[in-house]
Amino acid sequence: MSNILVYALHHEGAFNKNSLGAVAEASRLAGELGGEAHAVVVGAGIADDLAATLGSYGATKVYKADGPEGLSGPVIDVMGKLFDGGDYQYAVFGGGLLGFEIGAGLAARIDAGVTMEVTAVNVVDGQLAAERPILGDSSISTSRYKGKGIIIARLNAFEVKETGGSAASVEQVSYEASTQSQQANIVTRGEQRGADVDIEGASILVAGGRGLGKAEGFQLAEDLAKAFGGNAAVAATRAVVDAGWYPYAAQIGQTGKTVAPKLYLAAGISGAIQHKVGMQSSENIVAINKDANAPIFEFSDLGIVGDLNKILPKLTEAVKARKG
Ligand SMILES: Cc1cc2nc3c(=O)[nH]c(=O)nc-3n(C[C@H](O)[C@H](O)[C@H](O)COP(=O)(O)OP(=O)(O)OC[C@H]3O[C@@H](n4cnc5c(N)ncnc54)[C@H](O)[C@@H]3O)c2cc1C
Repeated sequence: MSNILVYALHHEGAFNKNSLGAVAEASRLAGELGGEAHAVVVGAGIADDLAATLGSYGATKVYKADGPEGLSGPVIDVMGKLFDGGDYQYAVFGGGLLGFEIGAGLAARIDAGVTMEVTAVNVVDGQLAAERPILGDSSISTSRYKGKGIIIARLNAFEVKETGGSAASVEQVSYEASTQSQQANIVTRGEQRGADVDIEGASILVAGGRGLGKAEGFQLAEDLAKAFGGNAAVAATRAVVDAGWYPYAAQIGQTGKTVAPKLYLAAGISGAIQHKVGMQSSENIVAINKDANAPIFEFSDLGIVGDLNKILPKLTEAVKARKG
């Protein structure tokens, strides 16, 4: 019962980074519990070689099941069946919407406790204890489980760590699709603008908020990032991604990504606590805001009070001139 089951999302020959973090964390925790981490992969025609690479992140066994990729129902069916076998007490997910859906569905299926938005997990008295920030990240709540426990991380909360483990053994698993899991189909998979940009790896981020006024306003941020060159990228607040001005992949904050670039330039961002938690570790924070009382100035290294529509183009020109 000290083994942990972990879900790994896969798309076009690669595992999702968030899932690799979950596999590494499950492996660390299972090791402390005296067990092993076993991964579950559901998709169409997944190669055994690819599944076995999860061994590098600490999974000793990978259960492979055929099914539509990206839907929660089939994964719940597979993981539910594995739990019924009695070898598992815990399941770990890397976060993201699919992780939340599967984790919640699986909790209902196997009658387990569930904790979402987890940022750290510890082994206490031979049991897992999951920590989750609450009250706008000002406090931590710790969950322990009377029986089975499902732990769903905050997006990218678990570090992707290669353990140097050997290839995992791969086992094909069959399952009976439940009625509810046959209700949904993936019709198309959308690509988001900027989804391929490595926000977490960027050394300069030009972040835009509602102060950019509209989706087209992001052109100002993109122009500046382009002028910086290198691996500079554009990031965004939740307010603007919710408004459809920029892709979710670029969202920084409590429900988005956590970043720590050399320079974080915040344009038209008020500095809400939920945004701050995702970028406060940046080496240098520069904020442009027309409101001198905006909270972002309280944690900026340099604050510029003024209209970003005038300042950003000038800054872009200055960076271009400096770079020659
Ligand atoms: C549970 C929960 C989770 C959340 N998670 C996140 C998260 O992950 N990330 C996140 O970002 N938010 C998150 N939020 C939302 C957060 O509380 C704020 O609403 C959001 O960050 C505000 O975004 P903003 O700064 O773009 O907009 P606003 O707060 O509206 O700020 C816009 C700023 O632009 C300035 N401005 C306007 N025009 C100009 C101009 N011409 N020139 C210069 N400045 C100008 C204004 O003075 C203002 O300060 C979350 C909220 C909740 C409740």
